[in-house]
Amino acid sequence: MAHYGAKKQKDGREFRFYENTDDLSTELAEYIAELSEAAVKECGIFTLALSGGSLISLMRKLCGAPYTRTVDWAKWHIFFADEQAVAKSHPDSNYRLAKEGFLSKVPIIPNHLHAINYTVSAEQAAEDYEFVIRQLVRTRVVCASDVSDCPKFDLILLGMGRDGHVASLFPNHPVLNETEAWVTFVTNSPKPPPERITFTLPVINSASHVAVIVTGSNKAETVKFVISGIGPECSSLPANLVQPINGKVVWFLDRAAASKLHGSEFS
Ligand SMILES: O=C1O[C@H](COP(=O)(O)O)[C@@H](O)[C@H](O)[C@H]1O
Repeated sequence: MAHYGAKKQKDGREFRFYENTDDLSTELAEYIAELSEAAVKECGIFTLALSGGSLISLMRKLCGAPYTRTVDWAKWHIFFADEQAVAKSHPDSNYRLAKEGFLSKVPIIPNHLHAINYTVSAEQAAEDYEFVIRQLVRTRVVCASDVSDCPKFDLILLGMGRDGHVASLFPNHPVLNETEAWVTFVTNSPKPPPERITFTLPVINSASHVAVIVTGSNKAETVKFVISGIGPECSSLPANLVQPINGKVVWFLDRAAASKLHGSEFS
């Protein structure tokens, strides 16, 4: 184990601490590969939803040995937990980021790559993406949750913004209260670009596994709020609302992101 510590809270959240992003990347690759192997063994398919941002470069170790050879890539189905309403070639596109940093380096079957349609409005794109996922649940490519009316992805990978946002769910935004839709949209994101498409909290919290990957000292304060539960409006921070109903959540933190923790934050 490359981590220098791990803690579990009473609410089931597990936190793993890494000396640096290199160690974190190594363990993240192993974590994803293990979940993929277990899902393929159990169901013949591995469904993975990606976010954008720093996460993609932290997945780099998955593109090298031994995983290029040991992972059953043909069984993977890739989804996006959020996307910006921009062209696929735009620098802000999560698809572009994922394609350049990960998807172009591993042999995912092209029609297993379920991208969000960027050629329509954010509202239409959210509706279309939900339709795609509903079809895949109907055809049993994606499992259905047994505890909610939601899909059950094998793994959803999230980053966390400095403001505590995950996917494109921002603090105090009304979409945090969405209970019906699986995929929704925002047109006023506080972080550019303003128009985005995002999984809703019920979908995130219906996954079998969720990993939240956070690095860098600029997020240390927010990490402290999230873990301690103490701080301004911290219980309503989107990152704090990631609490899978029947799944497991693991936080991967490098030393810089964990630098404001003292240990007493863990209940
Ligand atoms: O806006 C977004 O930000 C989060 C966090 O990005 P990071 O670069 O600070 O790790 C990202 O997970 C999300 O997909 C993206 O839309």
